[in-house]
Amino acid sequence: MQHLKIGVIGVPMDLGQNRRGVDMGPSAIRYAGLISRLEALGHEVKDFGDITIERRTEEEFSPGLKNLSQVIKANDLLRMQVEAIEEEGYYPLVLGGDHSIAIGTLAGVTKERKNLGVIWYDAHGDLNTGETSPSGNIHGMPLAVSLGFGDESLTSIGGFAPKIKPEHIVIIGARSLDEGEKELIQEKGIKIFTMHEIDRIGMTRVMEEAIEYVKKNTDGVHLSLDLDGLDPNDAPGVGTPVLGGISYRESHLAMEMLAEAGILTSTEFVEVNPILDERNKTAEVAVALMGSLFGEKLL
Ligand SMILES: NC(=[NH2+])NCCC[C@H](N)C(=O)O
Ligand SMILES: [Mn+2]
Ligand SMILES: [Mn+2]
Repeated sequence: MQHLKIGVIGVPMDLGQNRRGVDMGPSAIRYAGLISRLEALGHEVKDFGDITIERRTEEEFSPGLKNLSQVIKANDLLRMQVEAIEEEGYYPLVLGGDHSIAIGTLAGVTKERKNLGVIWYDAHGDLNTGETSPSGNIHGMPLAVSLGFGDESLTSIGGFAPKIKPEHIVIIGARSLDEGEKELIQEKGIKIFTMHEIDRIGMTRVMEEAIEYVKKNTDGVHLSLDLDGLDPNDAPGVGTPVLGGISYRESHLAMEMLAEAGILTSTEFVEVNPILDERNKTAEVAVALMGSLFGEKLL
C-alpha cells in the first residue's frame, strides 16, 4: 500500500444516543496505540485533536430527535474540520463518538465528491428518520440523513442535500432493522449483505462483490465502521450490541481486502464505548482493524 498522509480527528460525542461513555471513544482508541501503529506502516499521521462538543443539557426537548441542536452543531463543526483536513492533503480518519457523527463526516467528504461510494459496516441500517425511529436517537439515522431523508435541519448540514445516492451504498453485517428501515431499503433498492449473506456466501465473496459495487460510477469511497457490526464477544464495548455478528477474523479479512483494493478515500470508526468495554478490548480491536485497513501484513 502506498504511504498516505492521514489526518486523525476525534469526535467525543455521545448525544446521538442514551448510553454515556461513547464520548470517551476517541481517547480510548488513541490510548490503544492508533497513531504509532499507523506511523509504523510508513504513513505520515497528523492528529488534528478533538472537536468541541456541547454539554448534554436535557432541557431541550425535540420530539423524535434527541439533543437535536447540539448534534447539528457538532456535525457542522466536524464537516468543517473534515473539509480542512482534505484541503491540507490528508486522508480523513474520524474517531467516534456515536454514529450520528457520520452526518458531519459525509457532509465534509462530499463537498468535492458528488458520487461518493459508502460502505456501511454495522449491525444496524441507521436508516431511521424522526418518524420511523423507535428511540429518537440520532445515531440510528445518519445514513437516512445523508440520503436526504429526515429533518431538514440535519439533511441541510453543509448547505446541500442529498450527500449520497442509494445506488452507491452497501450495508454489511446488518441483523437488526426497524420496519421503516426495511421499507426504505426495499423502496430505494439499497444493496445489503445481512448476516445471512455473510454466512451463506462467506466474507470473501461479500467483500469482492461489495468492492465492485461501490467502485461503480463513484468518485471516492468512504468506510463507516460501527464496532457493533462485529459480534459482541469480539467487540463488547458498544451501546447497542446485537448477537450473531461479524467475527474479528472476518473483519480483518474485510479490512485487508479493502486495503488491497485501494479504493477508500476516507474512514470513520464509531461507537467505541470504554465504560461498557472490557479492559479497552474494543478500542484495541478497532486499532488492530485500522492496522489492516492501512496496510499491515504479517509477512
Ligand atoms: N449507530 C447505531 N448503533 N445505531 C443503532 C440504532 C438502533 C435503532 N435502530 C434505533 O434507531 O434506535
Ligand atoms: Mn450499529
Ligand atoms: Mn451505526
